Amino acid sequence: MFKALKEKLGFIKKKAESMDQEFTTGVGKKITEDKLEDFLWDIEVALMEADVAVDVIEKIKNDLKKALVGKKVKLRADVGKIVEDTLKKSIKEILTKDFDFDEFIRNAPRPTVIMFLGVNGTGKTTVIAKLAKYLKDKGYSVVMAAGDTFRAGAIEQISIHGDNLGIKVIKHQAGGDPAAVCYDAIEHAKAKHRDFVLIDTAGRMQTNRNLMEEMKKIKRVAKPHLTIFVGDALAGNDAIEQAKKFEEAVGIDAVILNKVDADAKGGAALSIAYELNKPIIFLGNGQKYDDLMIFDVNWFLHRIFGD
Ligand SMILES: Nc1nc2c(ncn2[C@@H]2O[C@H](COP(=O)(O)OP(=O)(O)OP(=O)(O)O)[C@@H](O)[C@H]2O)c(=O)[nH]1
Repeated sequence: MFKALKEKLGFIKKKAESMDQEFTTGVGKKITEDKLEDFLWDIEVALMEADVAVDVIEKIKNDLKKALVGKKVKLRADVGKIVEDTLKKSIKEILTKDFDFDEFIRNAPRPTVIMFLGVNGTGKTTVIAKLAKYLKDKGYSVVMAAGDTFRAGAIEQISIHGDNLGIKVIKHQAGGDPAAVCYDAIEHAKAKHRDFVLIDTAGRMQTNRNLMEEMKKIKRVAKPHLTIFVGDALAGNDAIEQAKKFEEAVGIDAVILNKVDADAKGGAALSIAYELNKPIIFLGNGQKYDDLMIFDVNWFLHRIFGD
């Protein structure tokens, strides 16, 4: 998980430690901007190789420039320490958002409606099943709405998850109106006093305008309390472009980054959080129902800095 990002950050730190003399032409001298140029270029290449988006790299480079230029180097390895602390601070800033999912589920009105968006194959349906189990394990009652009526297989897939987990799935026939499915699911939840309605949606390519119209209609009808974009960590910058399209057309409150178990690069988490300015609330890390982790910034920092 996040292997390349960890390696590249380690590389940047080592490079900084080995170069503090070069930056300054001597202990006690100030670091100048022109001396940093090659180092910043190395950082850019390293982070790009870890799938970090260009805007994020710019922010990190600017933060490093601010922290380093004009600094007097007193000891060897000072620069390494400043660079590591600055990297940690930048990354923490990018990922820290004021949203606590567990607090949300405790306090939201019932039935709480959560809508899931994302293109085909990112793992939306699997994530919904995992989250349904997460909620059920906490003692909440859950209904799932088979809102992907476009793909017949999707209705069957969510029904199988429902059977496995003992959770009611509200469904219509393939080709039906997804907004009507959601309406029925919410009415069912109200009548039976269920706590949560989780809405699956279709994911044909985001450039398909009808898909966005369909999502808007579901949103109008279901009035979700939370709209979650499910992104595939393996999709790299494509995941960001997809998320932006959904954000523009429908609006997103939070992100679940999926398939991080298969993501050797790791930049996607940073890129998606920065570009969308939305909280990442969970990571999907496998195909089993329990392979869902609450996203914790300090855990992530520990993971990528290895301390
Ligand atoms: N490695 C890995 N694979 C996953 C994870 N989550 C889902 N998958 C797999 O990804 C594939 C797609 O998952 P689905 O849940 O069908 O994706 P979807 O976005 O609902 O796709 P559509 O139903 O086509 O819209 C399946 O083979 C899942 O088993 C994960 O966290 N890690």
